[in-house]
Amino acid sequence: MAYFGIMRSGISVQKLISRSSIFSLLSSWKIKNNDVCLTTFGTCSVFYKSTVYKSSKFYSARGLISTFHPKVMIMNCITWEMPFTTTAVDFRKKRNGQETIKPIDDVEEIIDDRFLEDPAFEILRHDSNILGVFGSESVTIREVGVIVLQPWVKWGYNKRVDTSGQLMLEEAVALVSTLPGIHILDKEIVPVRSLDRKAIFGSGTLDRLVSKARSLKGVTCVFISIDMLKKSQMVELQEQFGMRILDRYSVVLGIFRHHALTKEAKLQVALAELPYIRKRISGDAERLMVMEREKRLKAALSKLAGIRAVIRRSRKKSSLPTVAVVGYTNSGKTSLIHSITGDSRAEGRNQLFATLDVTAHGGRLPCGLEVAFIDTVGFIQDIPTELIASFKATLEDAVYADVIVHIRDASHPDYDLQGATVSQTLASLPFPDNTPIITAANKIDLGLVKPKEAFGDVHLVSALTGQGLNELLLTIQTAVLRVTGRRSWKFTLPTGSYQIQWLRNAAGLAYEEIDADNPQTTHVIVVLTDQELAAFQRNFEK
Ligand SMILES: Nc1nc2c(ncn2[C@@H]2O[C@H](COP(=O)(O)OP(=O)(O)OP(=O)(O)O)[C@@H](O)[C@H]2O)c(=O)[nH]1
Ligand SMILES: [Mg+2]
Repeated sequence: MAYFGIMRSGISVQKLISRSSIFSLLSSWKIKNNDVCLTTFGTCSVFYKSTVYKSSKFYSARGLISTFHPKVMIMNCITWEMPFTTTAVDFRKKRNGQETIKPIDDVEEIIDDRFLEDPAFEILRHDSNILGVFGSESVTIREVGVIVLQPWVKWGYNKRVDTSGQLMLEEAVALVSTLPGIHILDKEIVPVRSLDRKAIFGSGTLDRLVSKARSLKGVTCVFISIDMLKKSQMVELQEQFGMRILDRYSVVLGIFRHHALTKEAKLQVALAELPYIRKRISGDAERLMVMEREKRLKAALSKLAGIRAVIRRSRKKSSLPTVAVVGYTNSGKTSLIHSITGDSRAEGRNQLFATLDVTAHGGRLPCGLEVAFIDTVGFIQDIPTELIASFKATLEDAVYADVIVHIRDASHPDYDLQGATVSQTLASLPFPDNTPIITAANKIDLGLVKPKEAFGDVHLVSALTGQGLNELLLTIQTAVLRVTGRRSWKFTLPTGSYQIQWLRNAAGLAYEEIDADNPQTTHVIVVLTDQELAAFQRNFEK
């Protein structure tokens, strides 16, 4: 199967005027049966927007390609109302006669993921204390009564000075609360000497905790909020408490599993749990099972990564600028995108790791330029790097963005630590050095955690009230224009002319006003790449 080229939307409207010109373009692609074609537009709606031409003159790329090449698969790859994994339509049926078109809901259909629900593997997962199961009805986690214990090193090298036991405990509680069916029956900060010893808790403390867990009605498991317990620690604690022991890794995995919607997210979560399971098994047969699963998962993910790369290239080719929004979990990334774009798919939720799928949302900068805002998975402290590593494939969309916006929670007592966690994670990703990173401190309507001056040159915004968003957008705009080599141009053109229409279609108008003294002319300001400017001049300047 081969992938074929991208047709540009908007400014190519002119080129699409004739059916024969598209046909010759398609012929030059030498498309074969079952090839995949990517288009930037899939429906006629793009063309109907044009008021200059009547809709009957225009044909959708999908319609045309399918007419001439009935057996190719066509994907709408970058229509910005959709996530990157978007609709595909399979035109496998015969061309003549009463052929029917079989829609495939998603390009992910290409991936066969039935192996994910392997009952034998389910046992390994259960034995490793990973919460939740994928599957039709089995996503819900059984009702669980839990005690949250936040170990806190009292002194010495391992004592943390960047946060407090109380804040850590609150985050731990927020983490488990995100899981459905979990009831927190007790919580406590437990002073410890070190996290590395086989016995994390001293014997007196352990006896007290065990008798508390046993005496409280309904407690079925204990969440020890450290990144990952060693196997020996886990076995020891499980024996003492006589119940399931969870750590941050297993809880975050449970949340990921619960929130994973797309096949890609599910595959990534399945990959993320393997290092955890591997550290908890001992038999050769089990190791082999994990190895085989890892191979299949990686193969499936790399297939999807290939599609993503094509989509990304197409976005670059279509010169639609991208702005990736990254940040600590629950900082307001999704809400901010919702405020800026009005896209109702980007609805914030008061949950950690609410967003697991990288999605694109179309919005406009003040200059009228359309950009795709990319929502990403949040970061969190104290989870093993293996867990984040499995999401790097999705984060690649952020890596290739033109501009990064780092959203922080200005009202959170751990503001500095959260920022540092995100910066560290970003540093581990292969960003090009020159990608601008713009920082915005969100939720200022809830009050600032430190004096305003202490925030430095960070934008202070509120996704909820809209405060500061205009200034933030202007900064984003400056960065986008610089990085993508666009400039603002002012034209004075005949009112209602095709030139104005052309510019509107090509890039959107930042400003348009009919001259008060001479209503025959209109002043417009528009942002163009050099290529767009050249195309405009070719078309209209004699
Ligand atoms: N008061 C206030 N609440 C906000 C603001 N922005 C977001 N929130 C709330 O913060 C919570 C988290 O918002 P999200 O937009 O889901 O955060 P996120 O960064 O996308 O979170 P994850 O996807 O889980 O990483 C939601 O309850 C939002 O309503 C804001 O400016 N002010
Ligand atoms: Mg989100």
